[in-house]
Amino acid sequence: MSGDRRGSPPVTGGGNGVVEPEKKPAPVIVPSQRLRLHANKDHMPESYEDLQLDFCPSIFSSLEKYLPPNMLHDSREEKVKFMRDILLKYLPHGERTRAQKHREYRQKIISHYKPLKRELYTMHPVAFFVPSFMKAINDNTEDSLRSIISEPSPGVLTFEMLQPRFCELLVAEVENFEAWVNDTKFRIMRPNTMNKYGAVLDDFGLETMLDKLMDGFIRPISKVFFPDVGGATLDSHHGFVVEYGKDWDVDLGFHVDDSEVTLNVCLGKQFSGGELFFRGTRCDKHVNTGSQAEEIFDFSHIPGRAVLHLGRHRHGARATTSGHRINLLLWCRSSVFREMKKYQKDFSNWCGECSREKKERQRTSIAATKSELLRKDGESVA
Ligand SMILES: O=C(O)CCC(=O)C(=O)O
Ligand SMILES: [Fe+2]
Repeated sequence: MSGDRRGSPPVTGGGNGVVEPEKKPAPVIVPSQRLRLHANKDHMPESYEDLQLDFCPSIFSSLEKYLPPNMLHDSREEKVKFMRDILLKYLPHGERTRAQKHREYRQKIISHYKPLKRELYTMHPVAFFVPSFMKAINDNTEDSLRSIISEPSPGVLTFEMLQPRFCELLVAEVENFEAWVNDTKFRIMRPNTMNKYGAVLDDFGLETMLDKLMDGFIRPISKVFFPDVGGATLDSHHGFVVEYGKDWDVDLGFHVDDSEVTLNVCLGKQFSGGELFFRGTRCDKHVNTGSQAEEIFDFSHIPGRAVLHLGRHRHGARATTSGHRINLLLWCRSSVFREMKKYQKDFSNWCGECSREKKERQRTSIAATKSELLRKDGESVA
């Protein structure tokens, strides 16, 4: 089992401000400007969505209301610099270094790599998605979503999503990126430790587009179908493609994703094999327990068709026996859910094994009560 964090965006917020002790005492810098204790309620924050930032853009919009009044109308760059310095203080030292290194890595790629299909880098819903998907999202009701989604096994949702043209463009972009990597001998980070091939889309400029995909299209579905695992509060993502075939990775072992909700869409090309196999949803404690017959399910990929499942839904991919399979993955995360999870022990509303244990406890307790009543009955008759 592996729950990869590699390539994930830095942990945002929630830190206690404790920094590892340094050898020499650092000079005490008294900031000349401080955040306000109360929000500037009338201030309309700017959008930071189009900037390459190392924290989620919505955090900057939220924090902006707390800026010192004389900074509220400064340039976005000034405000980002001020807020970023504050946010960085809340990251543990190791995490801060990692985040900084990753930012430099991305910057290096973005300043040298020339995109091939520029239309992919901004969200164009009508060009990207099939009409049935667009309609269900625009209607924005539970019924409209249910009308396009099927659930062949509990917790595995599938629906038609991507236009064939979008799939072709994304495959072409990924191939162009990989050709650049080969030509320049640039050492890239793979999507996670399970893959030798594939590429992180967020690392070469597609982060903003994928954020919009999560915010506008995946969160509304997850809110309805996965409310117990932070489906309504997805706020960061890890977006990548995986590649399978004779000359790429062949299969993918049994694992859980480092996500609350995973979107997996096949982009093509021609292939056989590569089915996803599912084995039930489990919390950390029960991740290695056995599966029940009703949890066993295989899904065959079809280009353009999405699969949406919990990151904790145990799964793997069978060997792609011929051809070349490329899939788009979006691991969507909820910082709120992750924080709340720390204070919980019982996950019976989504972990198959917690749920089985709870039912077993209830059954034992009912049986004990019954036998106690029977015993009392027997005593009173005697
Ligand atoms: O190959 C697939 O379709 C599954 C990929 C996957 O599960 C992952 O990358 O987390
Ligand atoms: Fe996975």
